[in-house]
Amino acid sequence: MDTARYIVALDQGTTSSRAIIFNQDSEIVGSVQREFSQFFPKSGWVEHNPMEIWASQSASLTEVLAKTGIRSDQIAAIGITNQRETTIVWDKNTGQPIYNAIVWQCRRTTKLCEELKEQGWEEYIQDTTGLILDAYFSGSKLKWILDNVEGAREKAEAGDLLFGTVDSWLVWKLTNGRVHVTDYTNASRTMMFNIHTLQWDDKLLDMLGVPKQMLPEVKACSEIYGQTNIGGKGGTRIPIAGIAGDQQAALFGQQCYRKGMAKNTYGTGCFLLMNTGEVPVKSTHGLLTTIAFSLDGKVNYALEGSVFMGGATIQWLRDEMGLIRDASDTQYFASKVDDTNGVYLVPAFVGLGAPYWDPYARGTIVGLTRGANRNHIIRAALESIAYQSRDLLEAMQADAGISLKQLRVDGGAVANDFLLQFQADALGTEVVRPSLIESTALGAAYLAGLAVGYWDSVESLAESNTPDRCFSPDGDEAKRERLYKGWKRAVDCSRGWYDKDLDD
Ligand SMILES: Nc1ncnc2c1ncn2[C@@H]1O[C@H](COP(=O)(O)OP(=O)(O)O)[C@@H](O)[C@H]1O
Ligand SMILES: O=P(O)(O)OC[C@H](O)CO
Repeated sequence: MDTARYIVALDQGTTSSRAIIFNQDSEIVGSVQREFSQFFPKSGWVEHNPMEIWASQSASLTEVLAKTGIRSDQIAAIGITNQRETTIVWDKNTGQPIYNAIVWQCRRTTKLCEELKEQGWEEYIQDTTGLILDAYFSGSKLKWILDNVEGAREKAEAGDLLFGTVDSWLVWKLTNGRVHVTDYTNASRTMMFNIHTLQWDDKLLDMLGVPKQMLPEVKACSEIYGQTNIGGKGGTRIPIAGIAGDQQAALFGQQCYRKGMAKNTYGTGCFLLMNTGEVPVKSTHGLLTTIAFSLDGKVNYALEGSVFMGGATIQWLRDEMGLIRDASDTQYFASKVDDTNGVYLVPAFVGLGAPYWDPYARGTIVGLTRGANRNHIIRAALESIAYQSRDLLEAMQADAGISLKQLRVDGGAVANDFLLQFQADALGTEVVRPSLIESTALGAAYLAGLAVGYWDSVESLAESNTPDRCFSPDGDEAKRERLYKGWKRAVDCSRGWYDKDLDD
């Protein structure tokens, strides 16, 4: 009988739920992915059904065990990583969500955030939470639910409702309603958490009208939070032993344990994170200060640049425009032309995140001439992902006062060689793709494995994820700067487009 033991990572992303099994050599031995529905009830609104999130996640877990033939008693621990900020409120008595999950991309609270800015909350929020006052984060989404779902506030005050980001929701479901927790990285994205004192911030809770009793207990990223019972009563109990937001988990999975190390993840959005060590660095260039991970009683911080539309731009080409059948087709079409023929696409579909933070920007295609064709637009979409990442890197280098020699990348879209070569050219920096691009899941697995002694220490994990390919820049600096200048002009065209008076 096979007595080998494994770690399972549950990676609950914006577009799919995955369950991935790792062995002690950090290799994937099985993986299952399930997509789930996206709801766009109004312009700029994005929702998920929390029950569908749970169903897709638990089904992927059951399926990966069945597919690999690995028994539940061979699983040493489960690590959870998740799309961050997405806000869920549920009734603790019935276990039913009272509203759909309001997704991180959702802009419904833009106007509320503008009002809070007018009331002078911006500085306090940045100093306390490390965040920009924006609809991206959970705080204003939670307030929206309490203000707009009938009876919600009364129930919350009576102690009947619980709030959680997706990690909390999954742990609560996995433990059958016994454990209501989150971790420091997810808490640091709520706009309600003081990243210096590591406590929920009473002043912000008061301002948002959030009863503290609905908030989860905040824990480190690597410890046993509870047990899940696979196979029902009398089944195997597996410890849930790691939690981190997906971007922080990717930083950990890319083994950026030391100050100054950075990675960029190309999934639905793009997220560039740099480990700044045990000291939080305040950004003056539109980046976020956030918790990178907490381990062995210590907290590491990161600077983060968040772009809302990365790979999702490619989904738009496929689903709304019908220009491609599969995301991977973009590499073929983009390579059929030498350049974009002067076309730029700014994917500000839900406004612009870092470093612009313009909720009123909207998607824009500029530079069209009679010769512009489908290939140019597809190429411009891929290039937009790289330009947005350059915007982030420039801000990061200015904030941290360093010049990055190499960028580690991961996420679904880095399968695209054209994108990574163009990224290297646009940055003038080496771009390194690891052999295992599921860094997010790997990070969650590491956190869980460290908590149960499956792996001894961070040092024992060092450099287990070796490079697959290194993309070197073409060295044509004049071209790089000319193209980037065009991008900046295109961004200017996209800004401030949405008519504020039409906002709800
Ligand atoms: N070959 C490819 N070229 C460009 N984009 C891709 C490619 N493959 C996948 N993508 C994009 O990557 C995203 C999926 O990456 P993933 O890391 O799974 O995202 P998430 O965790 O946000 O759900 C999708 O938005 C998809 O359009
Ligand atoms: O689902 P992803 O991988 O695009 O990540 C979403 C981020 O966590 C949002 O902040």
